Amino acid sequence: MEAVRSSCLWVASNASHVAINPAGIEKLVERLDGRLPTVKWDFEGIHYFDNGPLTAQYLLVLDTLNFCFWPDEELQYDHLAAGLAQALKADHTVFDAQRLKNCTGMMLREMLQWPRPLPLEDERARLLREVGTGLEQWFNGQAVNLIAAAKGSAVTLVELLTQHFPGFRDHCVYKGHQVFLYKRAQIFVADIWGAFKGLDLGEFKDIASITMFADYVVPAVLRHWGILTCSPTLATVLDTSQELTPGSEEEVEIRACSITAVEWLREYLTARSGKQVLSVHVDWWLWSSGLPNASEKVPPYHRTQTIYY
Ligand SMILES: Nc1nc2c(c(CN[C@H]3C=C[C@H](O)[C@@H]3O)cn2[C@@H]2O[C@H](COP(=O)(O)O)[C@@H](O)[C@H]2O)c(=O)[nH]1
Repeated sequence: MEAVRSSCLWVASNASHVAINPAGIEKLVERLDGRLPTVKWDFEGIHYFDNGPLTAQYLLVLDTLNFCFWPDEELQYDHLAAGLAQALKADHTVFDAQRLKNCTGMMLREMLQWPRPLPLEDERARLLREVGTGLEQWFNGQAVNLIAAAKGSAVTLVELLTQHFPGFRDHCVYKGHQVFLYKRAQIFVADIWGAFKGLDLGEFKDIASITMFADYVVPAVLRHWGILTCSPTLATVLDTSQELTPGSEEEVEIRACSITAVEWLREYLTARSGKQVLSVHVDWWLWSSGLPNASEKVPPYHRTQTIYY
């Protein structure tokens, strides 16, 4: 994750459209009185969990598809998490590698019981086929074997995912520099850690290495708190919900500055509380506070058509 931290810091230091405001970080830490409220994994009560290998298979499928819900105004992450859980409860073989290998867009839509085409539906199905094929080729069809191969290291698990499943290679080139964000790979590690409460399959000695997950909700929350600021031109684009091109300077800066800002926020909170604060926990708190039904009214999130987040 060193490559994520250092490349995102490079973007933040060379950014043209987005800036991190340390005063905003200080203000939020003051407001929280240095104590980050605890947000637990599955605070929504929507995920599948049986304390065994099927949970690992479910979370891998979930995080393979955990991106770009907004083009359908009604579709949200919750529909995906709950829909996949329902499908797995009805049929324990639904996420077998052999079946993933043959998945089509229509099959996925029917599995989620969604009444119209999903955003980027064909890409979603292709990514599931890629995961089915990779699991079969390298891990005897089982996500638990992938996790076991990481030998309790979050960093190794991210490396294994990005090595074996090209769809998880969330990186780009910014002003000539390669930038690593690895949103879905890192969120998978956090989901396994959170679901298994840091024990057994979920035991990662280096969970502190994981950064926040550069999605489209948390950057809007950071903007709401005055932690991220934008150029007037970009602010207008965001406030009028215009799309940003994937890989554009603006898009990369929003994501990379979010990662760096959360690292700084975590350091402030750690210094203030005297206890090690994890970026995963900061992320979950920020994410949950930015959801449409949360108390904070955040500005519109940035819209990019992408398979990464
Ligand atoms: N940074 C960050 N982004 C996250 C999540 C999660 C869910 N994580 C689970 C883990 C613990 C809890 O129990 C959560 O349920 C989804 N997303 C992203 O949000 C966006 C969808 O938003 P909306 O359209 O409003 O549903 C989309 O980019 C999606 O990838 C997270 O934790 N952190």
